[in-house]
Amino acid sequence: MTDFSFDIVGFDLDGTLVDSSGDLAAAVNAMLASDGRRTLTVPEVVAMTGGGVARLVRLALAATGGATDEAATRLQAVMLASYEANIAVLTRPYPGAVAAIEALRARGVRVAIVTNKLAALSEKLLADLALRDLFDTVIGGDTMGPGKQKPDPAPIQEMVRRMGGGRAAFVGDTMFDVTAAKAAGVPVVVVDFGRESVEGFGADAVIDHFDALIATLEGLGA
Ligand SMILES: O=C(O)COP(=O)(O)O
Ligand SMILES: [Mg+2]
Repeated sequence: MTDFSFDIVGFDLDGTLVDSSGDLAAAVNAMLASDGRRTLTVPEVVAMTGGGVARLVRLALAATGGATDEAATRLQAVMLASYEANIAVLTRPYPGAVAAIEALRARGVRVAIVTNKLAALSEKLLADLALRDLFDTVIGGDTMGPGKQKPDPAPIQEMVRRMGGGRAAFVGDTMFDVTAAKAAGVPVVVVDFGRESVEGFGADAVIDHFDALIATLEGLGA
């Protein structure tokens, strides 16, 4: 037990801990260009992100001429190769994110990443940004097996199991995060960094800057 309101705090990665929108959009657009398709804007790609790479590729193809199974399989490989080669060019942590996580760790809180990004790419991104040591564990979209990514509660339940149990909270940015956390019985804070309205998500709290995270979690655990 910590003297903080939670023993375990999990974070989503894309759109929550880091702004990865520029590098994701570049990889999606490299994929689309390779197939002779029009490219997408960064906000268009952001709106397609959060449900894993297969969904992102399908939505990007559907928006640019159509998504057959054959094209999705072939072009997902192109997207992933491009993304892996340029995963940390533009991607940076959101303001205050590192300080907030260090403050949690200083209180003895165990801190995890639960993302729908593939585990190997998540590990690479965190290592390239020198953030990996902030986290006790990293659970990716392929860690729990097919179909067992957020909004399924399995990866959040796995986080609690790996951390040895305790009072857990989750911090995310999309409905996938809120649905998964609620199904796992874990209070959820949503970050609203001005990209879309999150009021309808049904989160326990909304913050617009990481400076508010500690006090918000204290309020939820009180
Ligand atoms: O891969 C995605 O779609 C987004 O990943 P996230 O779960 O870290 O937001
Ligand atoms: Mg996200």
